[in-house]
Amino acid sequence: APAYAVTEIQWWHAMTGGNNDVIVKLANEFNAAQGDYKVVPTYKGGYADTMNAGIAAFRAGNAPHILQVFEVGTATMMAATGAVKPVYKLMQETGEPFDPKAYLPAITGYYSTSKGEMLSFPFNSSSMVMWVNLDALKKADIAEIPKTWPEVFEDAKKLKAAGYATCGFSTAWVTWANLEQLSAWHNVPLASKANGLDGFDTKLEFNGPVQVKHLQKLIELQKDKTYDYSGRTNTGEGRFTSGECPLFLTSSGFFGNVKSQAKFNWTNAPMPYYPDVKGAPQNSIIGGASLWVMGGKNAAEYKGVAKFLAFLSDTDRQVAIHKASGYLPITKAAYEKAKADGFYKEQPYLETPIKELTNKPPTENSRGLRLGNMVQLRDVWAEEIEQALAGKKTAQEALDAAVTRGNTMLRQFEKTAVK
Ligand SMILES: O=P(O)(O)OC[C@H](O)CO
Repeated sequence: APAYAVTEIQWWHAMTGGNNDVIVKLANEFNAAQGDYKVVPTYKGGYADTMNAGIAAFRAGNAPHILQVFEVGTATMMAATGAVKPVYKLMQETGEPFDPKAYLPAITGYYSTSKGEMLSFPFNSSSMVMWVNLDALKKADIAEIPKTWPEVFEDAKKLKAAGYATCGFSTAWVTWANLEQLSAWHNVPLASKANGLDGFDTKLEFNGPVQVKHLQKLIELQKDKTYDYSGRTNTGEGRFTSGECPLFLTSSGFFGNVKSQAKFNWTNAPMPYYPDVKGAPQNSIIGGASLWVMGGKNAAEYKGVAKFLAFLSDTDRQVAIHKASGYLPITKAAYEKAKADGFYKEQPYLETPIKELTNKPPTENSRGLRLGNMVQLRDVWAEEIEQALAGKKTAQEALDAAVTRGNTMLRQFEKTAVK
């Protein structure tokens, strides 16, 4: 028997399908490469469930070491002082190799303090793209992939007529697509104070003309299923791979499932935009998740966690994760390597999210977002959108209500947040 015990590192995550395979493979590789630490990944449900499970476990004194939290949980985790161990501190204390400048700033900016201290480790960053069923376009006699929203609406009608009767186009993550990304992509604010990045005293502002016009259009097209609603999270994504919805906006990280499940020719393209909005398209914002290291663990455990994060940052490993999952390379070196290998010439769809993110230098409206209680906010916004799509409210009424209700929740967060 070994003279020492293996230190277990619990890693709670929200990945299914192809992305779950990536997680399991990473843990296996790390465990095989050394004998002191064992990373044990556990699936804890969708992003919101995983985050809630992690926070509840911390309160009960049995938090995992590593918790995967989606980007919109960032403000909540930041405010949870004590519950988390900031990554920059972990790396300092354990002395593991760590160069914050090695990572792509568009990604780390999201997970860092204003002083540039990295709080969580960017693991699976994505952006939203439009997945396209090329066989369906052919069947409907559509020569080019639509670039603008008016083109999408028109093509979706043709697709419907060509047999895609229950869904011309759709999106996963209803608020991510139709409020958060839409606003950044059109350079209009989601909320004041750079969408909350410059302070928790932010007010929601997404009931402006661009967002209202877009929702009004969805309400109209929902009536005959030229557009058909696909839910608040990513559970509706299978409607693309099954062939039901030929145009489908969701994460670039959907790639692993598209690749293994879609039985038709496919690609992806940038999110559509409204050509009459000045400056559009601007740039997209990131999605996906980062790894938070939880508080209250011992030195040996933290050493293992730090070694694992260093392991994940390795250039070749980053390139491999990117190629397998469609999530972004998180280091500059990995992105350069993928480019130099000629990888994007073969698989241009994996560069779409990077091109969107870097389409133009970000503005106050497109750097990202950081809103307290965001998980609950998304539910309230989605509830209002669902009412509008059901014909119970106009687009303006629904978005006004989403803003008013959301602002009350933001004030609540400001009062209770530790700092
Ligand atoms: O599907 P993901 O992992 O890219 O995440 C999408 C959204 O950003 C979740 O908030």
